[in-house]
Amino acid sequence: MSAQLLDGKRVAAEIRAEIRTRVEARRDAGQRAPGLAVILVGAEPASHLYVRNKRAACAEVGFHSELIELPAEVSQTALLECIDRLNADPKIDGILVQLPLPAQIDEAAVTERILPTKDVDGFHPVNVGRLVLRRPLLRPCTPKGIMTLLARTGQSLEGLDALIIGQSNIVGRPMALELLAARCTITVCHSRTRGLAAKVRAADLVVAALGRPEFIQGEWIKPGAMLIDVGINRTPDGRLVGDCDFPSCAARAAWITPVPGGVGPMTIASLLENTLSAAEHAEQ
Ligand SMILES: NC(=O)C1=CN([C@@H]2O[C@H](COP(=O)(O)OP(=O)(O)OC[C@H]3O[C@@H](n4cnc5c(N)ncnc54)[C@H](OP(=O)(O)O)[C@@H]3O)[C@@H](O)[C@H]2O)C=CC1
Ligand SMILES: Nc1nc(=O)c2c([nH]1)NC[C@@H]1CN(c3ccc(C(=O)N[C@@H](CCC(=O)O)C(=O)O)cc3)C=[N+]21
Repeated sequence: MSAQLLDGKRVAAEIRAEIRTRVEARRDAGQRAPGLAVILVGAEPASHLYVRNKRAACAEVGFHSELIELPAEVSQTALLECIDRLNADPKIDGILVQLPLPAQIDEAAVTERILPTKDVDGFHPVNVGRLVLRRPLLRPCTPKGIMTLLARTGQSLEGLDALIIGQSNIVGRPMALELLAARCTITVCHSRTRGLAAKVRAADLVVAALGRPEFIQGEWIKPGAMLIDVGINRTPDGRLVGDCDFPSCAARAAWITPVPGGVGPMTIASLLENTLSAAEHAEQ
């Protein structure tokens, strides 16, 4: 392996320590702890795991946290009422509804019901629009965490040819906006893209967020490129792998994120940052 590891686990721990210090300073100044509410609909095991990680992170930094578990058959009306209650609750600064949601629920309606100032996922149209206009309020957590990690390399991103694989609302699209704001030249690929390998070969920075286990091959990577692997895939034998074939990619890239221990912990660190910033905003 010649690549340097972008250690999300370590950087996320540093961010949590900084947040903890700020929460303690708030407490010493007589201010309440920031509060995060997570709504979990149904009982998908993967969702439970992420939610457990989020709650552990909240406890570590001294946040108030609430988990609202609703049955898979919950009606949209009941879910919206739950959001209304949290919108009005002064102990709660951030609301996160774990995605995906069951088929009877309209995801857009749920996202739009959360107050933009409590939308710590950054998915509300107001927050998306503000990101487009480069006046962000709350930025989507996964791309924000990736930007924090990239900043730690000390390398300038200006002028790089950046390739984003995936165009989802939660990862690919906001990632493209972040990298555009950083003055990369961006290309966004998806399932209908032709000649993906050739596009990867030309890129200085690749963000893989397609959700296909070990899909990106080392021979596609431009020597010296930066490689960010967002994918979280469970193999039939129970291993956790990303969207990149790690050994062959690490042999060519200059920087690479591991899975686990790369982007995932940074997503949660950004969620905590957003919740703290929502709390600070609430007091102004
Ligand atoms: N580490 C973290 O913090 C997080 C990790 N994830 C992980 O990241 C991955 C992506 O998540 P998410 O964005 O929600 O996924 P989605 O399934 O919503 O989006 C996948 C995107 O990849 C595109 N795609 C699928 N197959 C190919 C292909 N063969 N070639 C090119 N593009 C393709 C799709 O194209 P099209 O639009 O045409 O369908 C789509 O745009 C998953 O593994 C997920 O578990 C997600 C969120 C956070
Ligand atoms: N409203 C909403 N917001 C989200 O941010 C959101 C969501 N819904 N739905 C699901 C995806 C996925 N996601 C992850 C967060 C942390 C890890 C994480 O911490 N991963 C660890 C490993 C965890 C493990 O062992 O499985 C790591 O990569 O090291 C992974 C994935 C947030 N998502």
